[in-house]
Amino acid sequence: MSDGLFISFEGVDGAGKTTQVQQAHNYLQERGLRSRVTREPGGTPVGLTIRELVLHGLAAFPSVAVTGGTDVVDASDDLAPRTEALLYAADRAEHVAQVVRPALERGDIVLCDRYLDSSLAYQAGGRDLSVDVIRRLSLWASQDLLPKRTYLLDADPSQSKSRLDHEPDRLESAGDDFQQHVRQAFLQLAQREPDRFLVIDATQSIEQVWQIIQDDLDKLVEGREPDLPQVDDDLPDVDDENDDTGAQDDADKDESAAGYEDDEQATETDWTESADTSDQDDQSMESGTAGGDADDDSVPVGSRARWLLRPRLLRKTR
Ligand SMILES: Nc1ncnc2c1ncn2[C@@H]1O[C@H](COP(=O)(O)OP(=O)(O)OP(=O)(O)O)[C@@H](O)[C@H]1O
Ligand SMILES: Cc1cn([C@H]2C[C@H](O)[C@@H](COP(=O)(O)O)O2)c(=O)[nH]c1=O
Repeated sequence: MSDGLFISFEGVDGAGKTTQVQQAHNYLQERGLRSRVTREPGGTPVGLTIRELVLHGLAAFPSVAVTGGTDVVDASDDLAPRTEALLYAADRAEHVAQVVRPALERGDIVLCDRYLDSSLAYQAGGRDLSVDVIRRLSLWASQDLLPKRTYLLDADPSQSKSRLDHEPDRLESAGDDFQQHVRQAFLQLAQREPDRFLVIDATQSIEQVWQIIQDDLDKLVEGREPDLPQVDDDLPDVDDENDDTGAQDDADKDESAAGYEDDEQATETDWTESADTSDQDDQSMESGTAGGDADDDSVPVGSRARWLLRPRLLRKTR
Protein backbone atom coordinates (compact mmCIF):
# COMPACT_ATOMS: atom_id res chain seq x y z
CA MET A 1 0.00 0.00 0.00
CA SER A 2 1.20 3.55 -0.69
CA ASP A 3 1.72 6.28 1.88
CA GLY A 4 -1.94 6.65 2.80
CA LEU A 5 -2.70 7.07 6.46
CA PHE A 6 -5.60 5.30 8.15
CA ILE A 7 -7.06 6.84 11.30
CA SER A 8 -10.15 5.72 13.21
CA PHE A 9 -12.27 7.44 15.83
CA GLU A 10 -13.96 5.27 18.45
CA GLY A 11 -16.04 5.63 21.55
CA VAL A 12 -19.50 5.14 22.99
CA ASP A 13 -22.52 6.78 21.40
CA GLY A 14 -22.43 10.56 21.66
CA ALA A 15 -18.77 10.73 22.69
CA GLY A 16 -18.09 13.27 19.94
CA LYS A 17 -16.51 11.14 17.19
CA THR A 18 -18.28 12.70 14.23
CA THR A 19 -17.54 16.19 15.54
CA GLN A 20 -13.82 15.43 15.82
CA VAL A 21 -13.67 13.63 12.47
CA GLN A 22 -15.00 16.78 10.86
CA GLN A 23 -12.53 18.98 12.76
CA ALA A 24 -9.67 16.79 11.60
CA HIS A 25 -10.90 16.77 8.02
CA ASN A 26 -11.18 20.57 7.89
CA TYR A 27 -7.76 20.97 9.47
CA LEU A 28 -6.02 18.59 7.09
CA GLN A 29 -7.68 20.16 4.08
CA GLU A 30 -6.58 23.60 5.22
CA ARG A 31 -3.04 22.27 5.32
CA GLY A 32 -3.42 21.08 1.75
CA LEU A 33 -3.44 17.42 2.75
CA ARG A 34 -5.98 15.18 1.14
CA SER A 35 -8.25 13.54 3.65
CA ARG A 36 -11.28 11.37 3.15
CA VAL A 37 -14.06 11.08 5.71
CA THR A 38 -15.90 7.82 5.97
CA ARG A 39 -17.68 5.72 8.55
CA GLU A 40 -18.91 2.33 9.64
CA PRO A 41 -21.50 1.11 9.31
CA GLY A 42 -22.68 2.82 6.14
CA GLY A 43 -19.67 4.00 4.14
CA THR A 44 -20.92 2.37 0.93
CA PRO A 45 -24.33 1.83 -0.69
CA VAL A 46 -24.37 -1.78 0.52
CA GLY A 47 -23.23 -0.54 3.91
CA LEU A 48 -26.08 1.95 4.10
CA THR A 49 -28.55 -0.90 3.70
CA ILE A 50 -26.76 -2.89 6.38
CA ARG A 51 -26.76 0.19 8.59
CA GLU A 52 -30.53 0.43 8.34
CA LEU A 53 -30.85 -3.21 9.34
CA VAL A 54 -28.45 -3.17 12.29
CA LEU A 55 -29.62 0.17 13.67
CA HIS A 56 -33.35 -0.33 13.20
CA GLY A 57 -33.86 -4.07 12.74
CA LEU A 58 -36.55 -5.38 10.47
CA ALA A 59 -38.65 -2.33 11.29
CA ALA A 60 -36.58 -0.63 8.58
CA PHE A 61 -37.86 -3.17 6.04
CA PRO A 62 -41.59 -3.44 6.71
CA SER A 63 -42.30 -5.23 3.43
CA VAL A 64 -39.81 -7.97 4.33
CA ALA A 65 -41.31 -8.36 7.77
CA VAL A 66 -44.70 -8.90 6.20
CA THR A 67 -43.74 -11.12 3.27
CA GLY A 68 -40.79 -12.93 4.81
CA GLY A 69 -42.77 -15.32 6.99
CA THR A 70 -44.37 -13.46 9.85
CA ASP A 71 -44.64 -16.68 11.82
CA VAL A 72 -40.84 -16.71 12.10
CA VAL A 73 -39.91 -13.05 12.31
CA ASP A 74 -41.70 -9.78 12.47
CA ALA A 75 -40.52 -6.22 12.59
CA SER A 76 -40.18 -6.28 16.37
CA ASP A 77 -37.87 -9.31 16.48
CA ASP A 78 -34.27 -8.52 17.30
CA LEU A 79 -31.27 -9.77 15.39
CA ALA A 80 -29.37 -12.70 16.84
CA PRO A 81 -25.97 -11.54 18.19
CA ARG A 82 -24.04 -13.56 15.61
CA THR A 83 -26.17 -12.17 12.80
CA GLU A 84 -25.42 -8.68 14.05
CA ALA A 85 -21.69 -9.44 14.17
CA LEU A 86 -21.73 -10.82 10.63
CA LEU A 87 -23.64 -7.82 9.32
CA TYR A 88 -21.06 -5.42 10.75
CA ALA A 89 -18.33 -7.60 9.29
CA ALA A 90 -20.03 -7.57 5.88
CA ASP A 91 -20.29 -3.81 6.03
CA ARG A 92 -16.58 -3.67 6.85
CA ALA A 93 -15.57 -5.99 4.03
CA GLU A 94 -17.43 -3.87 1.49
CA HIS A 95 -16.21 -0.62 2.97
CA VAL A 96 -12.56 -1.58 3.09
CA ALA A 97 -12.61 -3.03 -0.43
CA GLN A 98 -14.55 -0.22 -2.08
CA VAL A 99 -13.55 2.88 -0.13
CA VAL A 100 -10.75 2.59 2.40
CA ARG A 101 -8.12 0.62 0.50
CA PRO A 102 -8.55 2.53 -2.76
CA ALA A 103 -8.22 5.81 -0.85
CA LEU A 104 -5.11 4.63 0.99
CA GLU A 105 -3.63 3.45 -2.28
CA ARG A 106 -4.09 6.96 -3.65
CA GLY A 107 -2.17 8.25 -0.63
CA ASP A 108 -5.18 9.82 1.12
CA ILE A 109 -5.54 10.26 4.84
CA VAL A 110 -8.64 8.24 5.71
CA LEU A 111 -10.62 9.41 8.73
CA CYS A 112 -13.00 6.66 9.73
CA ASP A 113 -15.89 7.26 12.14
CA ARG A 114 -15.83 3.84 13.89
CA TYR A 115 -14.04 0.76 12.64
CA LEU A 116 -13.23 -2.73 13.86
CA ASP A 117 -12.74 -1.77 17.50
CA SER A 118 -16.46 -0.98 17.60
CA SER A 119 -17.14 -4.61 16.69
CA LEU A 120 -14.80 -5.74 19.45
CA ALA A 121 -16.42 -3.42 21.98
CA TYR A 122 -20.08 -3.83 21.00
CA GLN A 123 -20.36 -7.37 19.64
CA ALA A 124 -17.73 -8.96 21.91
CA GLY A 125 -17.80 -6.63 24.94
CA GLY A 126 -21.51 -5.81 24.77
CA ARG A 127 -23.04 -8.98 23.34
CA ASP A 128 -20.68 -11.42 25.00
CA LEU A 129 -19.35 -13.02 21.85
CA SER A 130 -15.73 -14.14 21.89
CA VAL A 131 -13.24 -11.31 21.38
CA ASP A 132 -11.00 -13.67 19.51
CA VAL A 133 -13.73 -14.72 17.07
CA ILE A 134 -14.84 -11.13 16.44
CA ARG A 135 -11.25 -10.01 15.91
CA ARG A 136 -10.58 -12.81 13.43
CA LEU A 137 -13.84 -12.13 11.65
CA SER A 138 -13.05 -8.43 11.35
CA LEU A 139 -9.50 -9.01 10.20
CA TRP A 140 -10.74 -11.51 7.66
CA ALA A 141 -13.33 -9.00 6.41
CA SER A 142 -10.77 -6.21 6.17
CA GLN A 143 -7.91 -8.40 4.96
CA ASP A 144 -5.92 -7.44 8.03
CA LEU A 145 -6.25 -3.70 7.69
CA LEU A 146 -5.67 -1.88 10.97
CA PRO A 147 -5.57 1.86 11.54
CA LYS A 148 -2.26 3.51 12.23
CA ARG A 149 -3.93 5.57 14.97
CA THR A 150 -7.19 5.17 16.85
CA TYR A 151 -8.56 8.06 18.88
CA LEU A 152 -10.70 6.66 21.65
CA LEU A 153 -13.04 9.34 22.94
CA ASP A 154 -13.80 8.07 26.39
CA ALA A 155 -16.86 9.13 28.33
CA ASP A 156 -19.37 7.63 30.69
CA PRO A 157 -22.20 6.55 28.37
CA SER A 158 -24.85 7.92 30.71
CA GLN A 159 -23.26 11.33 30.20
CA SER A 160 -22.52 11.13 26.46
CA LYS A 161 -26.00 9.73 25.73
CA SER A 162 -27.55 12.96 26.92
CA ARG A 163 -25.82 14.75 24.03
CA LEU A 164 -27.74 12.79 21.41
CA ASP A 165 -30.68 14.55 19.86
CA HIS A 166 -32.17 11.67 17.88
CA GLU A 167 -34.37 8.73 18.80
CA PRO A 168 -32.15 5.96 20.21
CA ASP A 169 -31.39 3.19 17.72
CA ARG A 170 -31.14 -0.56 18.51
CA LEU A 171 -27.69 -0.32 20.02
CA GLU A 172 -28.37 2.92 21.85
CA SER A 173 -31.45 1.33 23.42
CA ALA A 174 -29.61 -1.79 24.54
CA GLY A 175 -29.50 -0.65 28.16
CA ASP A 176 -27.05 0.91 30.60
CA ASP A 177 -25.22 -2.32 31.41
CA PHE A 178 -24.58 -2.93 27.75
CA GLN A 179 -23.21 0.60 27.27
CA GLN A 180 -20.99 0.29 30.35
CA HIS A 181 -19.57 -3.00 29.06
CA VAL A 182 -18.89 -1.37 25.71
CA ARG A 183 -17.00 1.47 27.37
CA GLN A 184 -14.90 -0.92 29.45
CA ALA A 185 -14.20 -3.06 26.41
CA PHE A 186 -12.90 -0.02 24.51
CA LEU A 187 -10.62 0.88 27.42
CA GLN A 188 -9.25 -2.66 27.57
CA LEU A 189 -8.55 -2.63 23.85
CA ALA A 190 -6.65 0.61 24.27
CA GLN A 191 -4.61 -0.84 27.11
CA ARG A 192 -3.68 -3.78 24.96
CA GLU A 193 -2.48 -1.65 22.05
CA PRO A 194 -1.05 1.54 23.53
CA ASP A 195 0.91 2.34 20.37
CA ARG A 196 -2.19 2.49 18.22
CA PHE A 197 -4.69 4.04 20.66
CA LEU A 198 -4.79 7.50 22.07
CA VAL A 199 -7.39 7.70 24.84
CA ILE A 200 -8.94 11.12 25.29
CA ASP A 201 -11.27 12.30 28.03
CA ALA A 202 -14.31 13.14 25.92
CA THR A 203 -16.06 15.03 28.71
CA GLN A 204 -13.77 17.96 27.95
CA SER A 205 -14.98 20.68 25.61
CA ILE A 206 -14.95 20.13 21.85
CA GLU A 207 -12.00 22.52 21.58
CA GLN A 208 -9.98 20.77 24.30
CA VAL A 209 -10.55 17.37 22.73
CA TRP A 210 -9.62 18.74 19.32
CA GLN A 211 -6.41 20.29 20.67
CA ILE A 212 -5.22 16.85 21.81
CA ILE A 213 -6.09 15.27 18.49
CA GLN A 214 -4.52 18.09 16.52
CA ASP A 215 -1.22 17.81 18.42
CA ASP A 216 -1.08 14.11 17.71
CA LEU A 217 -2.20 14.50 14.10
CA ASP A 218 0.56 17.03 13.51
CA LYS A 219 3.12 14.40 14.47
CA LEU A 220 1.47 11.74 12.33
CA VAL A 221 1.46 13.88 9.20
CA GLU A 222 4.84 15.49 9.81
CA GLY A 223 6.88 15.48 6.64
CA ARG A 224 3.89 14.99 4.35
CA GLU A 225 3.96 17.35 1.43
CA PRO A 226 0.73 19.21 0.76
CA ASP A 227 -0.93 17.78 -2.32
CA LEU A 228 -2.00 21.18 -3.47
CA PRO A 229 0.37 24.03 -4.21
CA GLN A 230 -0.38 26.94 -1.91
CA VAL A 231 -1.71 29.87 -3.87
CA ASP A 232 0.34 32.91 -3.05
CA ASP A 233 -1.40 36.23 -3.47
CA ASP A 234 1.59 37.37 -5.55
CA LEU A 235 0.94 34.73 -8.14
CA PRO A 236 -0.72 35.96 -11.30
CA ASP A 237 -4.42 35.40 -11.46
CA VAL A 238 -5.29 32.17 -13.21
CA ASP A 239 -7.27 34.09 -15.81
CA ASP A 240 -4.25 36.30 -16.62
CA GLU A 241 -2.04 33.29 -16.94
CA ASN A 242 -4.25 31.82 -19.64
CA ASP A 243 -5.53 34.93 -21.34
CA ASP A 244 -6.40 33.21 -24.55
CA THR A 245 -8.69 30.73 -22.81
CA GLY A 246 -10.28 33.04 -20.27
CA ALA A 247 -13.80 31.95 -21.06
CA GLN A 248 -12.95 28.32 -20.57
CA ASP A 249 -11.26 29.16 -17.29
CA ASP A 250 -14.33 30.95 -15.99
CA ALA A 251 -16.39 27.93 -16.78
CA ASP A 252 -13.90 25.70 -15.02
CA LYS A 253 -13.75 28.01 -12.04
CA ASP A 254 -17.51 27.85 -11.57
CA GLU A 255 -17.46 24.12 -12.02
CA SER A 256 -14.63 23.80 -9.55
CA ALA A 257 -16.28 25.97 -6.94
CA ALA A 258 -19.54 24.12 -7.25
CA GLY A 259 -17.76 20.81 -7.20
CA TYR A 260 -15.90 21.64 -4.05
CA GLU A 261 -18.99 22.80 -2.23
CA ASP A 262 -20.60 19.54 -3.24
CA ASP A 263 -17.68 17.58 -1.86
CA GLU A 264 -17.89 19.34 1.46
CA GLN A 265 -21.57 18.75 1.71
CA ALA A 266 -21.20 15.16 0.69
CA THR A 267 -18.74 14.59 3.49
CA GLU A 268 -21.15 15.91 6.01
CA THR A 269 -24.39 14.48 4.82
CA ASP A 270 -23.98 11.75 2.28
CA TRP A 271 -21.34 9.24 3.11
CA THR A 272 -21.46 7.21 -0.06
CA GLU A 273 -21.36 10.25 -2.30
CA SER A 274 -18.22 11.34 -0.51
CA ALA A 275 -16.49 8.24 -1.81
CA ASP A 276 -17.85 8.54 -5.31
CA THR A 277 -17.30 12.22 -6.02
CA SER A 278 -13.62 11.85 -5.22
CA ASP A 279 -12.82 10.03 -8.41
CA GLN A 280 -13.40 13.11 -10.46
CA ASP A 281 -11.21 15.19 -8.18
CA ASP A 282 -8.52 12.61 -8.04
CA GLN A 283 -8.43 12.41 -11.77
CA SER A 284 -8.04 16.13 -12.12
CA MET A 285 -5.28 16.11 -9.53
CA GLU A 286 -3.45 13.21 -11.04
CA SER A 287 -3.61 14.71 -14.45
CA GLY A 288 -2.68 18.13 -13.06
CA THR A 289 0.68 19.75 -12.49
CA ALA A 290 1.72 17.91 -9.35
CA GLY A 291 5.03 16.60 -10.54
CA GLY A 292 5.63 19.27 -13.17
CA ASP A 293 6.59 16.44 -15.48
CA ALA A 294 7.12 16.32 -19.20
CA ASP A 295 3.38 16.14 -19.82
CA ASP A 296 2.94 19.57 -18.33
CA ASP A 297 2.14 21.29 -21.59
CA SER A 298 -0.47 18.78 -22.47
CA VAL A 299 -2.40 19.42 -19.27
CA PRO A 300 -5.74 20.90 -20.25
CA VAL A 301 -6.07 24.48 -19.11
CA GLY A 302 -9.21 23.58 -17.20
CA SER A 303 -7.33 21.09 -15.07
CA ARG A 304 -4.59 23.54 -14.34
CA ALA A 305 -7.09 26.20 -13.36
CA ARG A 306 -8.88 23.81 -11.05
CA TRP A 307 -5.59 22.80 -9.53
CA LEU A 308 -4.55 26.33 -8.79
CA LEU A 309 -7.93 27.48 -7.59
CA ARG A 310 -8.54 24.80 -5.03
CA PRO A 311 -6.60 26.16 -2.07
CA ARG A 312 -8.19 29.55 -2.53
CA LEU A 313 -11.61 27.98 -2.57
CA LEU A 314 -10.81 26.12 0.59
CA ARG A 315 -10.25 29.36 2.40
CA LYS A 316 -13.35 30.98 0.98
CA THR A 317 -15.70 28.17 1.81
CA ARG A 318 -14.80 27.83 5.51
N1 LIG B 1 -16.83 17.52 23.79
C1 LIG B 1 -18.10 17.81 23.63
N2 LIG B 1 -18.78 18.50 24.58
C2 LIG B 1 -20.09 18.80 24.43
N3 LIG B 1 -20.83 18.45 23.37
C3 LIG B 1 -20.22 17.75 22.41
C4 LIG B 1 -18.84 17.39 22.48
N4 LIG B 1 -18.51 16.71 21.36
C5 LIG B 1 -19.63 16.63 20.63
N5 LIG B 1 -20.64 17.26 21.24
C6 LIG B 1 -22.03 17.38 20.78
O1 LIG B 1 -22.66 16.14 21.09
C7 LIG B 1 -23.51 15.72 20.04
C8 LIG B 1 -23.06 14.34 19.52
O2 LIG B 1 -21.77 14.52 18.94
P1 LIG B 1 -21.24 13.55 17.79
O3 LIG B 1 -22.31 13.33 16.78
O4 LIG B 1 -19.95 14.09 17.34
O5 LIG B 1 -21.04 12.22 18.64
P2 LIG B 1 -20.74 10.77 18.11
O6 LIG B 1 -19.80 10.15 19.05
O7 LIG B 1 -20.35 10.80 16.69
O8 LIG B 1 -22.20 10.12 18.24
P3 LIG B 1 -22.70 8.72 17.63
O9 LIG B 1 -21.96 7.66 18.34
O10 LIG B 1 -24.17 8.69 17.94
O11 LIG B 1 -22.43 8.75 16.16
C9 LIG B 1 -23.45 16.82 18.99
O12 LIG B 1 -24.54 17.68 19.19
C10 LIG B 1 -22.14 17.53 19.28
O13 LIG B 1 -22.16 18.88 18.91
C1 LIG C 1 -18.93 -0.15 13.37
C2 LIG C 1 -19.81 -0.75 14.43
C3 LIG C 1 -20.80 0.00 15.01
N1 LIG C 1 -21.57 -0.55 15.97
C4 LIG C 1 -22.67 0.27 16.55
C5 LIG C 1 -22.24 1.43 17.36
C6 LIG C 1 -23.37 2.43 17.20
O1 LIG C 1 -24.34 2.19 18.21
C7 LIG C 1 -23.94 2.09 15.84
C8 LIG C 1 -23.47 3.05 14.78
O2 LIG C 1 -24.08 4.29 14.97
P1 LIG C 1 -23.26 5.67 14.75
O3 LIG C 1 -24.32 6.71 14.88
O4 LIG C 1 -22.69 5.62 13.38
O5 LIG C 1 -22.24 5.76 15.81
O6 LIG C 1 -23.46 0.78 15.51
C9 LIG C 1 -21.40 -1.86 16.37
O7 LIG C 1 -22.14 -2.35 17.23
N2 LIG C 1 -20.41 -2.60 15.80
C10 LIG C 1 -19.60 -2.10 14.84
O8 LIG C 1 -18.69 -2.80 14.32
